[in-house]
Amino acid sequence: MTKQELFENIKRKQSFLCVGLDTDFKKIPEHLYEEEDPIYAFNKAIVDATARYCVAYKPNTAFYESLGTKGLWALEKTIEYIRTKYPDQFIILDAKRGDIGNTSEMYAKSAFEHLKATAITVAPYMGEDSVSPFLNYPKKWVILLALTSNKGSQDFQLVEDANGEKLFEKVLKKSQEWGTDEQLMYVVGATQGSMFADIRKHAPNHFLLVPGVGAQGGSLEEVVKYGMNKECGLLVNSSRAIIYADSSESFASAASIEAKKVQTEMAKYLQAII
Ligand SMILES: O=C(O)c1cc(=O)[nH]c(=O)n1[C@@H]1O[C@H](COP(=O)(O)O)[C@@H](O)[C@H]1O
Repeated sequence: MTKQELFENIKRKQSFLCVGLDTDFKKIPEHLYEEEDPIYAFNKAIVDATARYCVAYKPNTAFYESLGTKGLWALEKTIEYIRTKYPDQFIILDAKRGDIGNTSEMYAKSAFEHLKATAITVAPYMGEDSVSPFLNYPKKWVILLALTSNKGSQDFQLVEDANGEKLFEKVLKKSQEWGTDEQLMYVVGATQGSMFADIRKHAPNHFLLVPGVGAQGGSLEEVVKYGMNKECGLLVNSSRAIIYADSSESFASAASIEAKKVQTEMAKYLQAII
């Protein structure tokens, strides 16, 4: 998907919501255990209930890998279902990959050729040759970790060098030598508040993937205030607060209500730019 296509979808749906498919077998409603593939059945119902309110889905691979081959099969089927039934959705494989070049090539092949995701999250720590294999796919995206939502983001990402430059700022600057804003996005946690203004100093035009609203308590209003640009430039993810809104047989309609709530707030913010 191109950046322009993504922005068109955001305008048409009045939403920049990404629904996180962090599907935990222990948290899905018990009645689904009777299904042949409970994880897939859960995801399918969540996707059907939320697709009209979001522009992206983000399955986090950890939840699927933890179940072995059954989980991986559910992940493949989920991505295939979204691709065929909702082809306008931007599908982010949240795998946080990155390794020496020939290994990254295999990770890229798995994400883009086999699973056919639109984007993958990548850790920048191993540098250019660990990231560039993911950038060889037209219309596919690399989402580099810049300033994450967790407490540990202070351990390395906020550390300053002798000139007062923080590590996440170096990541933003250096990585722009590797790819354009048509193929690179950055992860910035919603919990980082006014730090979005610093991010925008270094990456004014890039899309940002913003996890951390909902269960982690980040503020959508602050993210928009400091992070939105003229093409929106934001994909805001919420996982648990939407997909586990209810654990009864009405789980899907509860997820739909939660997604709609976030979308309604987003539509209000989008008025400023469209
Ligand atoms: O890369 C990510 O998506 C990510 C980066 C980050 O800084 N913080 C973060 O929470 N995430 C992911 O975003 C999702 C957040 O889920 P909820 O807290 O349930 O909305 C999880 O899949 C996390 O792995």
